[in-house]
Amino acid sequence: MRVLHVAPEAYPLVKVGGLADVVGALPKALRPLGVEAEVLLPWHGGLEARRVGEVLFTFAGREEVAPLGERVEGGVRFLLLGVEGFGRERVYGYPDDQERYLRFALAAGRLAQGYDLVHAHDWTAALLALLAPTVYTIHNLAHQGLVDPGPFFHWTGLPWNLFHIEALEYYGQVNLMKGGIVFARRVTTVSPSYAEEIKTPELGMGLDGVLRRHAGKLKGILNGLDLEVYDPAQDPHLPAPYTREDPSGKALAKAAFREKTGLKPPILAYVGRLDFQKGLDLLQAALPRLTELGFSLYVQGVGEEGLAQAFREKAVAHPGRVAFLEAYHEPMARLAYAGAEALLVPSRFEPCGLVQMIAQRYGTPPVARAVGGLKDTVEDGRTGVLFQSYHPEGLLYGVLRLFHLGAEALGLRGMEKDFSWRGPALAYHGVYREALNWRG
Ligand SMILES: Nc1ncnc2c1ncn2[C@@H]1O[C@H](COP(=O)(O)OP(=O)(O)O[C@H]2O[C@H](CO)[C@@H](O)[C@H](O)[C@H]2O)[C@@H](O)[C@H]1O
Repeated sequence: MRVLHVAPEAYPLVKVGGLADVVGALPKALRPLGVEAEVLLPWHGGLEARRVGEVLFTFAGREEVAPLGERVEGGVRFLLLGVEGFGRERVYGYPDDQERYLRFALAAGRLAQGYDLVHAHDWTAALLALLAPTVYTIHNLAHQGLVDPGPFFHWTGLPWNLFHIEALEYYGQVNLMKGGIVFARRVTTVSPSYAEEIKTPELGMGLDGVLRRHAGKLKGILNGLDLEVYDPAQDPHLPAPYTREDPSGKALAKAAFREKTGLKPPILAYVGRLDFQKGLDLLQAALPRLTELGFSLYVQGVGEEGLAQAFREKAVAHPGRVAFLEAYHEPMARLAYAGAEALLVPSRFEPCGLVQMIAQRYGTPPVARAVGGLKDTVEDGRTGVLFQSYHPEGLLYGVLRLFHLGAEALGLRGMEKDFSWRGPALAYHGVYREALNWRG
């Protein structure tokens, strides 16, 4: 079975968040099951690859040619498509994102002809569902890809009769995520709980009706972790290796983390994108009480300017108690997972979440909101703490409860958990088989 994963980012080539982890790890885990999975990405700026050919496709009624690059990492073949509009520094966040990702998807559609199945990830690849047999994965319903219908039908050459409520139309615009859901043979999302939540008006982000209508082909498959990439026994970013059986190296990680951040223990850490989704307003509101109670806070992430500004100010106002690293920095993230006393994940909503799994693998207990994949991966009172209410008091209560239960013991227990991709890869394999036998 030959499957082409189409996505905007994949570890280790280019990473903004958890999507890259998944697209980097799943193809590797599928290989032992006899699935030949390759990954297609846009040729972002700075990515080096061997040129192996070109792809011809039509955009806005004109023939275009895109160079095709190849790179093999960890036994996985990555293909890079150099369509116009890429070759820039960032993956997202440009005013012409819709146009350039549609161009990418149209070219990808051509390349897909050589595969049995496409596995398309999130809105940037959703158009593939209209171009080839596709399994579509929702990593985050918050970004749906809205496009004005005029340019959309001009660029893609698709017929206007798709512009109706059971297909692409969404309040007068084209909604690419909706197209992915409607036209894919199978739809998955990244945890069983999120698969249920998105069918409700509260967390369906306006697509709950569509998801309920297509519920028969929707399945939640929990993400795994690449256990070779995230392994305290062989992580080059830690001062010493450690395991559950011999956790002595963890004390060195704690010491190094305290020294690097200048923070006094116990340190609560947040690592992740600075985004509305992540519940950072709760963290800010709870901060005065947390510092009063003797906790320190380490925040690492990039994203929304308003959130970044607030943490810059807090770090200046509370030296030795609050530290903010406004950077994407792999070594410091690993040190935080290993060296903090607890990891905070106060998300408003969370499709799956990887940071709480990484922390558990590194023996650090999470305090997480009981939502989405957090609920499916943190065992409340055993490997971490889950809190319900989206309120600063909920978070505070969670932190206090963790230390009352014994943060260290819960952390060590978390190291026993199996977050491997083996089970999830089997589940995806089953979904691929269903999609190939599909008679729609
Ligand atoms: N400043 C920084 N420095 C270093 N590393 C950083 C970093 N900021 C983030 N990261 C890394 O990015 C990843 C974040 O992954 P998550 O899954 O927790 O959240 P994200 O919202 O990005 O993913 C979305 O997609 C994934 C994949 O399906 C879902 O799990 C999730 O719920 C959904 O929101 C982790 O590997 C983390 O270490």
